[in-house]
Amino acid sequence: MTDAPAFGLSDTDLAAHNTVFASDALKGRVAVISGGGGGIGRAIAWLYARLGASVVVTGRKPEKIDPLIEALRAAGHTASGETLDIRDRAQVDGFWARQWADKGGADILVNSAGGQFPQAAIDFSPKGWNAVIDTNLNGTWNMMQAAALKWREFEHPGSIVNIVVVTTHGLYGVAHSMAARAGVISLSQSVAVEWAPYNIRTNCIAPGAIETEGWNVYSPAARAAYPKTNPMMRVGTAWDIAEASAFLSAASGNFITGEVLTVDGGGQHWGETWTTGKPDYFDV
Ligand SMILES: CCCCC/C=C/C(=O)SCCNC(=O)CCNC(=O)[C@H](O)C(C)(C)COP(=O)(O)OP(=O)(O)OC[C@H]1O[C@@H](n2cnc3c(N)ncnc32)[C@H](O)[C@@H]1OP(=O)(O)O
Ligand SMILES: NC(=O)C1=CN([C@@H]2O[C@H](COP(=O)(O)OP(=O)(O)OC[C@H]3O[C@@H](n4cnc5c(N)ncnc54)[C@H](OP(=O)(O)O)[C@@H]3O)[C@@H](O)[C@H]2O)C=CC1
Repeated sequence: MTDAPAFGLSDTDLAAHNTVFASDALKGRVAVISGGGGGIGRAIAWLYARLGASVVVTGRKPEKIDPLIEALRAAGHTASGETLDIRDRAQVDGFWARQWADKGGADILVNSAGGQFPQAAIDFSPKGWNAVIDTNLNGTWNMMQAAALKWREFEHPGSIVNIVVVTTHGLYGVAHSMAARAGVISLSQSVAVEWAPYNIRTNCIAPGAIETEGWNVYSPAARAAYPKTNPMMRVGTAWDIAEASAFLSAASGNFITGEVLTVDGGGQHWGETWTTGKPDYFDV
């Protein structure tokens, strides 16, 4: 069991956390969760499995995925894992081909794979910029299009949830990621229309500060400021995002597409967030 992470909820927490959803809300559905070994993806995997879904967890590092699959199965859930780099289109296509040829297809895709490093934009190297754009924009698109092609081919309905970032106000120090996530939001809104005839829904969730192991890339000073990035004056949990995602993936979301559900404690209406620490210039 991947217990006691430095930040966020453990498998033990996620196996028992209260949920507002009925235990059969996702019964019989197959859900693919990219980045499912990370903090938010893992919470989504646990919640969806507990609601009756068969979950397929993907990510680059087997050491993050394997213990999760073991823990889910030990709790009586149906789960499998695959190593998959979302930036590699051939890998992505191969994964979706196998999923439909041998593993019963899929009903739901949640794209939780993503991330960035904090750095002043003026100092981005071409390689660093490309790594973040390739992961968050191209990688998400690879998964979206590959899933949709299968849903169209098999005339099967599908639902996509993309985990992005709040882009309606400043999140400074991660401009590369903001550019990529704004792209994903716009893309999701466009294909929500184009793919409606195929019965494919596409939505985004924009989390605020959610305590997960992904926070390791931020300095203690930056992390200490995160509770003050919203008027509720606290950070959220991966479970908050998992329940929002279940709302969009389950029948509760049947008439929702092209939406961005912001789960940030009101942070988008509040102020500014610096992932690199606030420069003295702005401290007036
Ligand atoms: C109020 C809200 C606050 C919170 C906001 C958001 C929070 C989160 O999103 S937390 C959870 C997200 N999780 C992560 O961000 C995970 C950590 N990040 C990454 O894994 C990477 O940043 C990645 C997403 C870009 C991964 O790509 P990958 O290609 O695997 O990355 P490399 O490590 O090989 O680096 C490639 C290239 O990128 C530049 N670079 C990477 N890290 C840094 C850094 N810390 N500082 C400066 N530049 C960096 C660099 O150019 C790397 O190339 P090399 O120099 O040759 O290594
Ligand atoms: N936590 C927060 O405060 C916030 C998070 N978000 C976003 O939510 C999403 C999930 O974040 P969170 O769970 O906190 O972060 P984590 O870092 O815990 O999880 C992200 C996961 O993405 C996977 N991943 C990264 N790159 C790739 C890739 N190329 N191919 C496949 N998988 C990849 C990683 O797995 P592996 O290393 O195995 O590849 C990792 O487990 C991210 O997009 C994040 O930026 C947005 C706003 C706030």
